[in-house]
Amino acid sequence: MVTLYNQVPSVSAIFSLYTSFSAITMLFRTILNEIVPKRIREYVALKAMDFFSSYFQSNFTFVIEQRWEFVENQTFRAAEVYLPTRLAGLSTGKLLVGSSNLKNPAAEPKLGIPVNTKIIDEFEGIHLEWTLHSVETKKYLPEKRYFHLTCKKEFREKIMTDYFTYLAKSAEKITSHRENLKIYTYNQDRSKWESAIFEHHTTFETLAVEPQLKNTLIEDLDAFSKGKDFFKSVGRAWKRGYLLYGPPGTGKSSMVAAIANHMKYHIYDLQIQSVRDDGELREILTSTKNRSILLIEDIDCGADASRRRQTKKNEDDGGEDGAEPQKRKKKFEVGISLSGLLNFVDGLWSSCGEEKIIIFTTNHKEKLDPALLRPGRMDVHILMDNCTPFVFKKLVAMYLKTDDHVLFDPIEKLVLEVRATPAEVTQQLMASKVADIALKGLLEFLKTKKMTKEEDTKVEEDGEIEDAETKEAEPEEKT
Ligand SMILES: Nc1ncnc2c1ncn2[C@@H]1O[C@H](COP(=O)(O)OP(=O)(O)OP(=O)(O)O)[C@@H](O)[C@H]1O
Ligand SMILES: [Mg+2]
Repeated sequence: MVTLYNQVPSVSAIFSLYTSFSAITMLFRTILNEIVPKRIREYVALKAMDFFSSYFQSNFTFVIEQRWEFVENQTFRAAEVYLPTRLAGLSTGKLLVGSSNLKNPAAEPKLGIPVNTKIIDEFEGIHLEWTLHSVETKKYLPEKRYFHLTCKKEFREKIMTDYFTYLAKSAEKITSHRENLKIYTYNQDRSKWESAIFEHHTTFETLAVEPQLKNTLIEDLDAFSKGKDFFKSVGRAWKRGYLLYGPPGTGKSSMVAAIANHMKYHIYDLQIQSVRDDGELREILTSTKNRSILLIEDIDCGADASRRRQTKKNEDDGGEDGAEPQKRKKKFEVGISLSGLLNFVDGLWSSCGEEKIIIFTTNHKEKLDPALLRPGRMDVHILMDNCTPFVFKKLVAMYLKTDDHVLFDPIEKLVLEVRATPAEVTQQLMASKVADIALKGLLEFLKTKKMTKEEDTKVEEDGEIEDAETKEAEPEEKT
């Protein structure tokens, strides 16, 4: 038989055990401090801390400071722009509101990011928490601000690659939407683009075009703006080229304004005829910003210039006119070459920058060099044509706020017969706000146009008959 006694240690025994343990620990620490250098001890301590904190914590925190390598940290800037759009996800019930617009105090105030307040965001199902921190620095120095972005540890890579790209992109979009749209023209003397605020109010709503054309174009533009990955995957530069062609006054320039307003892109309006040479063209084009439209109006005139240049070059090379070498050089330097232009449209240096739209307009597509029209060069060719019945009705609805009138039928017939342009129609509709007066005026205008056309045709026909008669008579005179 075994008897068990529950022995409780005495207080003095516990105390002596503690004393010996403390003595051993101190001895061990002293030996460790003697043997292991301070730096290595600190390193091991840090690693151990890291290991334990990452072992027990499931979250990962990115620290985004305001400055990076002595300049403003663009990721911080992007967060500052983007996060106010996520303030609905605030975990507390406060918002920072303010305005610094001295010129227009009535302008809508902006939302700011409150310090030490969690802002919740979600990216592809991943929960994210942002917090802005601020620490006071030395006197006279601005406070130090930084963001903490916390996510579950397993999403660290995804956030690093995809979310930060998304953040930068979103901020860029927000900024460009907030900014006034600008139109740039190139100042050759100062060799730089100069901007003015672009306030053309034409949108796809106010542009009278056939619905099918409008919808297809909007779809195309939207697909383009979302198409970064697609363009990359097929190995193409993220660019889109449009050729707008048609008679004067059919809305080509208005269409460019509608595209700019839809995309919120700035416009770079280039007078190609005045560009001195290919080198200058290259310089001009590489200095345009992303998310912009490069507009070259009346490209047929540019093509003429380039043909003239080519002719001059041939003359100079062949020495037909016997020009002196210096003069020859000067002539050679005038204008850009067709190959320079084509290089820009789809050559290697066209691929610098991204999300750029190129628009050419012309009244004479047939005059363009076939090389410019080759498939793939300009992605979309759009005919802006004379008024159709739909376009006429749309213009009347916009200008006179009416969708029915007894004069609609005769006007529609005449519009088609005389091939009136939308510009001609709008000019007449602007004459009065009263539908009866404006439409009568338009009808009269169309009738006059018809008569003038008939007279012109008659004169032309008479001229042709006369020419034919003269030709018939000429051989008789000679013989
Ligand atoms: N499709 C349209 N919808 C609404 N307005 C139009 C349309 N087409 C022309 N207009 C009106 O006619 C004016 C002239 O049009 P716009 O300058 O766009 O023509 P264009 O085709 O560029 O002419 P050009 O070939 O001479 O440059 C515009 O300011 C606008 O008021
Ligand atoms: Mg125009």
